[in-house]
Amino acid sequence: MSVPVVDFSACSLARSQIRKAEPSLSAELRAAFTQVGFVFLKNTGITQDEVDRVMEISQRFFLQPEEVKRTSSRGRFPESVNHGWVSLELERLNPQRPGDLKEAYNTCVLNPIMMGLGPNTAAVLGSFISKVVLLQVLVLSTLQEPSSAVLHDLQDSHAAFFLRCGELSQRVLRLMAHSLDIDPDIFLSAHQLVGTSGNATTLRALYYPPVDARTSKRNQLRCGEHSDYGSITLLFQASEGLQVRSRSGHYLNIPVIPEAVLVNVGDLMQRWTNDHFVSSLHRVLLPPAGDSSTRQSLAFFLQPDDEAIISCCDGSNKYPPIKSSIYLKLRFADSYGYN
Ligand SMILES: O=C(O)CCC(=O)C(=O)O
Ligand SMILES: [Fe+2]
Repeated sequence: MSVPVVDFSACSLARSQIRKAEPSLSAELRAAFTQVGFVFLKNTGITQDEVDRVMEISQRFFLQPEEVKRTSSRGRFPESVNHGWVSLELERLNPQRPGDLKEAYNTCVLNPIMMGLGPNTAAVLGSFISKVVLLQVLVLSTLQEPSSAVLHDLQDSHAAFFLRCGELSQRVLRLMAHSLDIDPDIFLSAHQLVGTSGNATTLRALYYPPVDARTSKRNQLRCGEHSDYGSITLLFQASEGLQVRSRSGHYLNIPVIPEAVLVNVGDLMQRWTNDHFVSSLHRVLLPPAGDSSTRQSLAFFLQPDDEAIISCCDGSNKYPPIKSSIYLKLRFADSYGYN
């Protein structure tokens, strides 16, 4: 078993007009999401150049001294407690293991104007993409004043990339609904506030520093076994290291395919689809002893609006309805060790 590679050209962001239904693409997504939970999409319209630029500025941020990064720690931004820098070993995505050997920078809320836009924010979000200059001003005014030029550049590039990922995920969500032969807007209509304080969608830059095997803790990993919490995740990797658990229980090494976006199903989406789409466990192991390489990735965690009630889309009652924000809080409590 491997992660399927699917050509997304028919719905690429390079096309402003797309057909409502793309039966073969829907069928391929359905097969991937029901069997593996992961798919590589190529020709999405998000270019390698775009990804490389965000990786590069993120790396500049992570290579700063710890005391500089600490000024923009997660929890210090009143608009979203999840926004900001996450230090080494703070999170443990597998609560049975020691803290993950990774750092992260989360971007959650984009700007105050969008917050006031109401129910059509998702549509407006797309129209913002060309307005990067406006966005730069807004990002700076919303969040804490950046303490350095690096943080300023990071926030700008994250905001622009967040919008691109938001647009791509809308197209994927519509196809996912189509593939299940249900109301094509069922998922989309629960994602209208992406980029605002009413929605926890997060773009996260991840940095895995060199590992000294002699000082790492027993059973410690770069990123412990977990499944993602929300609707879908878009993942961009700079190098290999990710493993995904297959149905048979074996971990598959995931390659890096330039220009391709790795998309996976999150736990809320599995619940929403009554286990039709599967949210698979994945992890990042430590590098082999003596290998001092670093690793970087960018993950866009798409989350339903905070107030959205997620109930099985086939009308069954296998899982009781749950509010998206409550579900997310429970999961954060696990990975930050509040339980
Ligand atoms: O770094 C990676 O490739 C995976 C990270 C991940 O799975 C996560 O943060 O949820
Ligand atoms: Fe993950």
